Amino acid sequence: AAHAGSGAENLTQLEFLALNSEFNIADGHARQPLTPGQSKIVNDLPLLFEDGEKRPVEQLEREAHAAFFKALGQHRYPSAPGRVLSCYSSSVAMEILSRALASVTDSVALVHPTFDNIADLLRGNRLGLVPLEEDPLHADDLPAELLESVGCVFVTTPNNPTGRVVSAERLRRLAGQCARHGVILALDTSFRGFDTRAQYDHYEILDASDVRWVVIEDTGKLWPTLDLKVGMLVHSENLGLPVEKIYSDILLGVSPLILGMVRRFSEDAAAGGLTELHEFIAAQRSVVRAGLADLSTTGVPDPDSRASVERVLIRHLTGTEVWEALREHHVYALPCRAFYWADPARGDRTLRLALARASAPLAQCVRALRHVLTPR
Ligand SMILES: N=C(N)NC[C@@H](O)CC(=O)C(=O)O
Repeated sequence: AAHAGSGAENLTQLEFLALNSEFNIADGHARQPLTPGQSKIVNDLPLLFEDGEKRPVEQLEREAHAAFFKALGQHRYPSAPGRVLSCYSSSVAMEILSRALASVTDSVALVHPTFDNIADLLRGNRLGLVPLEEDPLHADDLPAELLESVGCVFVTTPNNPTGRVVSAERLRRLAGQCARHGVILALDTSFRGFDTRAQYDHYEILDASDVRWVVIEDTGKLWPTLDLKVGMLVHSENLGLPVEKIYSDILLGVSPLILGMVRRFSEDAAAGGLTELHEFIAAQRSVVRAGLADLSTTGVPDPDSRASVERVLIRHLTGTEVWEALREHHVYALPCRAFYWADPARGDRTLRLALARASAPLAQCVRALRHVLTPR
């Protein structure tokens, strides 16, 4: 079990326990206050609803995709019909991909660590997993024998919870290597909105190689829209997997109202909102780091991360012990055992804090964490 104390079997069940607490810094969903520009969009929801009633959904979908990819620098995304499948969430997109992969292969190389539901969705489709450690992944070409043994390489970039980003040059080489070995390259880019280093045009690079590729995009982590979001399954023309058939087994399409919201939030992001968000997250990150800096019992495992989550290294207690102690203060962070889906013990000494939260509750959580970490 991911976490003996609560009976939770995975990270999401731990996040569920936090959902109704004033001090929920467990899940990576966006729960920060709306900016003035975003509040205006929320005030316009009746108009967006009317738009959704009147206009063809394919127009709203095309506009939402165009605005989203433009805001994130993905100018060469495939805009032809059927190439970007809009889903209720990125996990729905992940389930579709997993089912499709299971029809052509029995094993996937998956970045390690990463959010455990990715591993669980792949395993739930009877796929065997080979852990792909971050250092070798980011350093150089992968071993040929690894690529000969799997049907897909799956990389979360920026990674969750470490924030590590695959660079343009590294993506170019990885796509070329996967193409040469006939291996599908899949990326989960759900956190890309937070890190400009993940906003080079991935689609330009993927299309320049003849690799078979899939990218899973997500609007759900970026904007505080009460989990009204779109996950996208984007795929290469030559993918050769039944993703559209499986998509149709699961859904007909997403709400035109949400597509209109995604367009408006994307336009706001492109008009300065994304820079504002980066500054906000950086400020929240510095509150966490400054609040713990003088404690010799803590450390910063991911100094270079810009994702909306921050890992804290704890030297004298396990993440589980800290999680339980914080719970006494009604504060819910996320112990990192289950991110290490192939070797949970490696997650024993870290705890993940969500940064996309209002400032006052986050500062209160840091105070509670200090209290728990300061030996009496
Ligand atoms: N389908 C699932 N399990 N959703 C939870 C996921 O969105 C949370 C997450 O990714 C994070 O907290 O980093």
